[in-house]
Amino acid sequence: MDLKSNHTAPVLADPAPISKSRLVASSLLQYSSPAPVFSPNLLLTVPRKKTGILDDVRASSWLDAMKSSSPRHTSTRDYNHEIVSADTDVAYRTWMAKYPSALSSFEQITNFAKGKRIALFLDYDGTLSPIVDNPDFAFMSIDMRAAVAKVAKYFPTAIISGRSRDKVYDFVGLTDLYYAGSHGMDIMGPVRELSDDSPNCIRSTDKQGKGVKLFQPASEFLPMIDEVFNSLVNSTKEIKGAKVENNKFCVSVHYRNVDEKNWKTVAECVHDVIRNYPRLRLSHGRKVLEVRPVIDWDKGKALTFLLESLGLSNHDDVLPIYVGDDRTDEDAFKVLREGNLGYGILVSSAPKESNAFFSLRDPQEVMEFLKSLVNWKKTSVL
Ligand SMILES: O=P(O)(O)OC[C@H]1O[C@H](O[C@H]2O[C@H](CO)[C@@H](O)[C@H](O)[C@H]2O)[C@H](O)[C@@H](O)[C@@H]1O
Repeated sequence: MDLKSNHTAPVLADPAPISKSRLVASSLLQYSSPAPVFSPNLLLTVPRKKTGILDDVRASSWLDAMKSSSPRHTSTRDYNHEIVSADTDVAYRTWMAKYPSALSSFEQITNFAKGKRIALFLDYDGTLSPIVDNPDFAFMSIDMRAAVAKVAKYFPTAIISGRSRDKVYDFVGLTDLYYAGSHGMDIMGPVRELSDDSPNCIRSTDKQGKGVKLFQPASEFLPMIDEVFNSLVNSTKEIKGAKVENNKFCVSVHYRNVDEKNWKTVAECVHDVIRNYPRLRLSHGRKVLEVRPVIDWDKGKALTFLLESLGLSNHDDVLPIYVGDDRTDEDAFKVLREGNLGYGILVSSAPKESNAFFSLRDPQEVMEFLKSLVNWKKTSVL
């Protein structure tokens, strides 16, 4: 099947701000520094021992990445709002020629889905819930919960989040879904399909007492992650606004509420802790530094694993759709694009390079998309 449509060139997995020359009026999208390309592999190749200049270089490259991934939103205080929004709108619309709205392309998507079984994979933060200052309050709306519950009645649906599995389950609160936490390093799947011989795969029960299989490829890292979580809590405690979140197999260090002049201190604190752990690495999210095990596992691998577990892999009549907003979702978009398997949908209100095929502006549009899928399924004669 050919899903490539008008998307020809492979794109960067790292959604650093889009090249300014490619967008109309892009100079009005303010970033705090020229966009350095963050190399997620850097920490895999550079020795961790404190080496003076090398350490400084690494910490400052983190800071550059923190700044480049945090566009400054223009506001009426800074600019004439009407002019800014008109120009950013032009930039967004230009970008959408490459990543068309999944809502306006809905017919194209459903035409392609005719006679196929759609499987849905949904990120949580920024996709099902709006980004908010306090990660503990990232609740999804009642309407969104209802939309997800409905969609899960018609299509196999999984949530794949950077949060711990328990936490994302508490937020979503729906039983008829599959959940993968810690960026896919903690998967709870159906018992019948997971093969018993897979290492790191154990039988367990879910909150309703139903038999499930748990796949935790980073289980040996648990004590290390706990130790690092405690060290990070301790080392960042004096930084106003910094927050450290234990996501079970990874740790998030949030700097959304830290004054930008102190971001460097955050980067240094994290750097000083993880330089002692060569088996951990750092990745960047939305105003968050994420510390995770160096294992060959990500949301893309989790997506493949879940498709296999659900008996949906290697079938021409399956159309996986993955909706996400963050860098870590790019691994899943890439799996779908490169394997010519299905559609990635990037949730973004600002232009950024992606491996996705389509876009949605925000969680509100995600909800509309989910509702449209349900209506289509209900009314279509297949
Ligand atoms: O894979 P996700 O479900 O998207 O999780 C990624 C991270 O999401 C959360 O942080 C982000 O959302 C917060 C709430 O809106 C926001 O305050 C924060 O700035 C964002 O980075 C979560 O708290 C992290 O642990 C996840 O890794």
